[in-house]
Amino acid sequence: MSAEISITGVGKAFDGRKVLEGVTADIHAAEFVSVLGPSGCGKSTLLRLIAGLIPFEEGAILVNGEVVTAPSAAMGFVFQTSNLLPWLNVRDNLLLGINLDAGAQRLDEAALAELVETLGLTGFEASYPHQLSGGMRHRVAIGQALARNPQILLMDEPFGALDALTRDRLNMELLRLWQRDRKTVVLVTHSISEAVLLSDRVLVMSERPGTIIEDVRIDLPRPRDPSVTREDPAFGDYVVRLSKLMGVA
Ligand SMILES: Nc1ncnc2c1ncn2[C@@H]1O[C@H](COP(=O)(O)OP(=O)(O)OP(=O)(O)O)[C@@H](O)[C@H]1O
Repeated sequence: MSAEISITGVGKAFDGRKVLEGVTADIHAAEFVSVLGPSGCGKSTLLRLIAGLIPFEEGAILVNGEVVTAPSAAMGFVFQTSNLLPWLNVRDNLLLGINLDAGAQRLDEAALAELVETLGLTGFEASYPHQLSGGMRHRVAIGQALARNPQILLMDEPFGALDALTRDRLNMELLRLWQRDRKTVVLVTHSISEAVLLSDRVLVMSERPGTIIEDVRIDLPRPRDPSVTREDPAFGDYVVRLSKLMGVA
């Protein structure tokens, strides 16, 4: 099977300082892959390179066989902090990306209502960001990326700033969405248990300059439910193994 995202020997430096070195990985269609690594090892940089938001100097990144040179509609990006516009309501924030891109496919009312329902935001279409909880704002941000129906979803610590309970709920929603639509997901996270819970594979990176030191396949049954999966002894084994690789156990 050919890789949907193919990363070969990628290096990146900022101001002469190497951030990434020799990063190589293949990510296949419909896979859920998480990236774990110490702070500052270049995880966000790697995601931005895949997204075509910044150029790479060494190696190559191909998406669907094409070298990445600029952002494309095939990829949706969810950032660390939700980037909602405060003066737009939920509905208009969800449609923002589509409205800004003349070439984007429009979303009809039925599809928009379905998206709002999927995100658990029914009844809040006319609310403004300051009227929403943190978790709801994150759901709108994920919805912004989903509205364009990208084949690939790149997520940079989307739940980092949330409390454990909200994070759990959003993880469940993300799992449900992924199980339904089978998009390719690349998720940068600091949470080892989140990575194990959600992923098919976890890529572990070294200290800066970051490179992939381990590619761990997570063979836990799906569909996964956080409360059930966390009770599986194999889940604990993966968490211990990854913690050791990360030097935190
Ligand atoms: N645009 C930029 N210009 C200069 N340096 C940058 C830029 N973007 C990132 N860096 C540097 O590259 C390194 C890696 O940053 P990056 O955000 O990719 O790491 P990270 O692994 O995602 O970190 P964290 O886990 O703390 O979010 C850091 O030292 C950062 O200061």
